[in-house]
Amino acid sequence: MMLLKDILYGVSLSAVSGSTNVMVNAIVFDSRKVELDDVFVAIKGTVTDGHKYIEQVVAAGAKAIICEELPSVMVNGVVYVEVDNGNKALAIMASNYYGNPSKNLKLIGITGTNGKTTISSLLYQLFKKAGFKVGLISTIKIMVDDNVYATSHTTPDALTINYHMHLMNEVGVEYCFMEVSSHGIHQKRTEGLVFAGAIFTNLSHDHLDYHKTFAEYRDTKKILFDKLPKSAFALTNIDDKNGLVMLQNTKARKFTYALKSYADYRAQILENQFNGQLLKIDGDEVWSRLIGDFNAYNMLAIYATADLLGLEKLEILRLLSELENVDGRFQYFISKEKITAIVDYAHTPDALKNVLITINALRTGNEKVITVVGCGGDRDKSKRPVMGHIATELSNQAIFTSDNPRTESPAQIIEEMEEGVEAQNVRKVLAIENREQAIKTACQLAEANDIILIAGKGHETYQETNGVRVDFDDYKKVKELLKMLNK
Ligand SMILES: CC(=O)N[C@H]1[C@@H](OP(=O)(O)OP(=O)(O)OC[C@H]2O[C@@H](n3ccc(=O)[nH]c3=O)[C@H](O)[C@@H]2O)O[C@H](CO)[C@@H](O)[C@@H]1O[C@H](C)C(=O)N[C@@H](C)C(=O)N[C@H](CCC(=O)O)C(=O)O
Ligand SMILES: Nc1ncnc2c1ncn2[C@@H]1O[C@H](COP(=O)(O)OP(=O)(O)OP(=O)(O)O)[C@@H](O)[C@H]1O
Ligand SMILES: N[C@H](CCC[C@H](N)C(=O)O)C(=O)O
Ligand SMILES: [Mg+2]
Repeated sequence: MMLLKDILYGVSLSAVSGSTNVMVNAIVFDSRKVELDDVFVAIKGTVTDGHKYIEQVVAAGAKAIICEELPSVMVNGVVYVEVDNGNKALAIMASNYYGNPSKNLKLIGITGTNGKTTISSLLYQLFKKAGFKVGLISTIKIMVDDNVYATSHTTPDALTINYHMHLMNEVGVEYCFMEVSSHGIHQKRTEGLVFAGAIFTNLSHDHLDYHKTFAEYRDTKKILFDKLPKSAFALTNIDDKNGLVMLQNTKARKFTYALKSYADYRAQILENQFNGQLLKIDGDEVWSRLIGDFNAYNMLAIYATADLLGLEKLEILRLLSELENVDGRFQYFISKEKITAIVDYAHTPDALKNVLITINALRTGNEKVITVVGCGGDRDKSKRPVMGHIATELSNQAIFTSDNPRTESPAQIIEEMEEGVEAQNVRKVLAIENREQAIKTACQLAEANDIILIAGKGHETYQETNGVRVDFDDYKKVKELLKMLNK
């Protein structure tokens, strides 16, 4: 139980009916979860509007209602509070409720289209190896030092974020690395958090269904930097054409990293192999187990962050070389017949292109590259033909399949991918809706030394169709199938 007025500290209130000097139980933003004495926050969403459920939550025992418009009928004994923005109010309330836990952490936010999970997970690994207590909020999982928590979002809702940060405070976590998605910023899930630093990775095509224009998508990411305090650092990739945009209006200390441009932190790729690459970072050589130009950027961003957080340079370099690949990011094995099977979370055109360029650069003979790929349903449709084009242009054989069709028709999604395939590449395409069959076909077509790339789902362990998730794990599946085929 907590006083409502304390929970509302810092929220701008435009009208209040009743006294906020009352004890309330939990903060809830889903009417279906309201219990006696809770405070319900009504949010205007993309599907429905929380305001529609106000009467229902009052009947369920809610003590207070936070809304953008006071209802015409107000029940005696219930407190009604009007705020400008429900999402923003929820985030500030969640922070107050859990004792503003981000203030007690050195919180680093990572944003950009690709690389957030890789960088945040590897920073978690690196700081753990350096002996600190560390937190992680990522697409794959939430870590409160050594304790693992499941997550459903890259950047969860504000209550989930602040609850886990509170747990981090309880066990004395010092650093927290957190992915900040554009949806998260737009829905103000991160409002009120105190960041000690922010990292921008890159910006390319994704989520144009939600953000409508590329400029809006970019400007949403920029908000993370605009809101940083003066004492924080803002670290950006200036080889990306939107890198400097992120720094335009920030009050934070500005730092840049790049492979191609002049920057505060620079790296060079000296050697690239399948099992790792040799990098020169800030003048010193370091071995990275993660390969590809994109991972050179990730390693450099990690190095720069650790340096800005005060770790000793030689120690950072030593720890960098110990970092292990993140689940579902270029996760590979080599079969009995020397077929290389790679599972990668490339689900954007840029990521797919980078991974295929990396694979092609490492080919030593005339081995085939067979790519199994699909595009998510109920997500940005405009990336489908582009990914279809890239997969066929950069592989010898492409198998278009399903990747979480959600409420859409898998056949229709595949057709939209096919629209991007150039005439001379049409012969390279096979369309196999069933993902297991698609992977099986790739395994059947593969001969010794060939490379199979299974893109799009990475660490995911399910396939989602019409709201139902069925167990499915690309990595386990391809391993099992190659073994079954005795390859
Ligand atoms: C499009 C989107 O981001 N939607 C998020 C949003 O839901 P919404 O706006 O659709 O909510 P809504 O269903 O319209 O409901 C509005 C309000 O009414 C409430 N409600 C609803 C029904 C009811 O009976 N009673 C009730 O009170 C809801 O709890 C909500 O507060 O707010 C919800 C609560 O925080 C999120 O769970 C939900 O994420 C959905 C499931 C989702 O798939 N989001 C993805 C796209 C996402 O956020 N992805 C990014 C990563 C993207 C990347 O990788 O770059 C992420 O950070 O995970
Ligand atoms: N720095 C990078 N630049 C471009 N592509 C990258 C980079 N890092 C990783 N990738 C590619 O993008 C894929 C997704 O990487 P990662 O999971 O780190 O990104 P993310 O930003 O967390 O994605 P999401 O938005 O889904 O959370 C990887 O599997 C790889 O193919
Ligand atoms: N965070 C991304 C993940 C996409 C992964 C892909 N497998 C899909 O389901 O589209 C999203 O929600 O858009
Ligand atoms: Mg991620």
